[in-house]
Amino acid sequence: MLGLALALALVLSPVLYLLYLSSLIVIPYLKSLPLRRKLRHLPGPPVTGLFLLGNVPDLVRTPVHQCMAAWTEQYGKLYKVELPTTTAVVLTDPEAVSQVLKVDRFEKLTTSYQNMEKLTAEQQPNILTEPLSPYYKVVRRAVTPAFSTANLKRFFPMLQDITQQVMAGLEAAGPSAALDLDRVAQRLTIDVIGRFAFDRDFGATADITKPNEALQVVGELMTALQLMLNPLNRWFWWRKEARGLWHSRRRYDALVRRALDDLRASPPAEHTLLHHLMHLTDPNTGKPLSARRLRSETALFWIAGFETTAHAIGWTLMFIAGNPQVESRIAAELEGAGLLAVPGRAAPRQLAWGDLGGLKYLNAVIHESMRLMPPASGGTVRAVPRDIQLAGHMVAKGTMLWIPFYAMQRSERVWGADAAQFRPERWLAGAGGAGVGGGQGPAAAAAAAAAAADEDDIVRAADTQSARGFLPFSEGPRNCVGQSLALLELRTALALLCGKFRFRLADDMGGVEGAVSAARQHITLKPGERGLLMHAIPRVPA
Ligand code: HEM
Repeated sequence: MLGLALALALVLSPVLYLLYLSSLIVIPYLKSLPLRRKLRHLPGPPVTGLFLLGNVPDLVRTPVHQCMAAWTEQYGKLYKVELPTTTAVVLTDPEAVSQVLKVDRFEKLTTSYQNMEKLTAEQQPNILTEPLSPYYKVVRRAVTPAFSTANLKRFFPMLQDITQQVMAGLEAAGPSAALDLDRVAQRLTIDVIGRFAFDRDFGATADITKPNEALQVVGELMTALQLMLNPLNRWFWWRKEARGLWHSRRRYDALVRRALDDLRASPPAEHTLLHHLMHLTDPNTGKPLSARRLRSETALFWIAGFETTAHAIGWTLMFIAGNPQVESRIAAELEGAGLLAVPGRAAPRQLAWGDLGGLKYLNAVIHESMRLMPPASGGTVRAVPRDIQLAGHMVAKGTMLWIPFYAMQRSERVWGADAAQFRPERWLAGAGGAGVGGGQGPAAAAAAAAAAADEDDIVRAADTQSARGFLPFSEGPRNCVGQSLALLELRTALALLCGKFRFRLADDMGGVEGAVSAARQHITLKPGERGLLMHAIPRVPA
């Protein structure tokens, strides 16, 4: 009898499991039919394969970001993409996007962020994934001072020290070594998060050739997060990839716990993010954040600030390395400010906070790089709160609204015929960018830089540009809370690195085109398998 029951269970359980899996697709598909009917009038790519999969096969065949960019050119400001569970409406009209993002009514579609929650140790909502609740607002308000100019100024010397360690590593490697500069930048951003969030040294930049635990664990987690997007890896739990997911989550969980346990012994310094998180009052309990919530928020910040910023540094170095005229103009600007290593002055003067705003051309280069290769390339996803007219079309309540930053920031409709070209001049007043760099004496340049010191003109410029469709940090109440830190890292690292080295892409990278076409949207827009191989050539040989 028992044998018969076991045999029946063995036969039935795979069948039941398969039925369960099909219900995960079929039931949401059936539920979505009324909405699909309401959006039928919109243009969009045809579904050519199995109707249940919608346009997913196209998005798998071509890298997602490239596919969306091509559709945006073909179908215009607003079009639909069929997904297995719903019809997504893609919006790339800058004015309409700005209107949507600036108001609270278009909430983040939290279902799209669930994978992010699952990997942040405690499987709890966090500042990125939580809707606009009282809890969210308290956390956002509490961490905002950590990203203020005053706090970043306090952090600036630590950031310079971390960058100096990276530079020592590059110098030790020598000009003949082809190094993955994206990976090197990841070491920098891991150590920045260590210092900024916990006031701890994770040691990733101490020796850029040695394995580093934090780098490895957080990197693995990002890969796991990407694998999790493929439902087969979640549903078929016996697959190697699925097991890898849980393994890397456990390792990440242990890392976060250890970092927080250390802090119990010696409380975090006032400049740290953790200091701000530990002193807030959770509106749900009237008490400080529970240990679970604290782990969840910490884990999220670590993920949010690491790869994004590292890729932004990596892509910018790639554009500089691949465009000699851009490199010379940056060198001229740095020389004018006394920040370039030249024969007879192998160690340029120390970079000051006041220099950062004055390096207009370098800042334009960073802007242009983030336009063409935005780390958050997939953009953001919102829920339409009521039937509404958007970019000339009626969009029904409950629709998933997808705003893909890569596609919008490369659209010829928005940026003109040269949209695909790397042209930093487009960010400078008077298209030629006259007045930048060469010709100015170091003292005059330093004075100009000092004048710009407290005015974060780049953040402001990014704000005003959003109307034209430049949104690397998103916009409105759910924009990137860490953008001021990210921009500080970019400007500091690039000013110091370019002051000391010339960068050249390794011969077999296929130039800028080769590196760009190998990019993949894996949560963030990351380089292909081989990374961004470059030579760092000291301006003044040792
Ligand atoms: C170049 C680097 C960065 C880029 C391009 C970037 C981009 C973004 C974008 C586009 C969003 C909005 C996401 C959405 O709507 O789904 C976002 C949110 C966020 N980012 Fe960043 N980010 C960067 C660096 C950082 C850093 C350094 C931190 C902190 C250490 C950070 C922390 C966050 C957090 C906590 C959120 C959620 C904010 C909220 O919903 O209130 N980011 N980021």
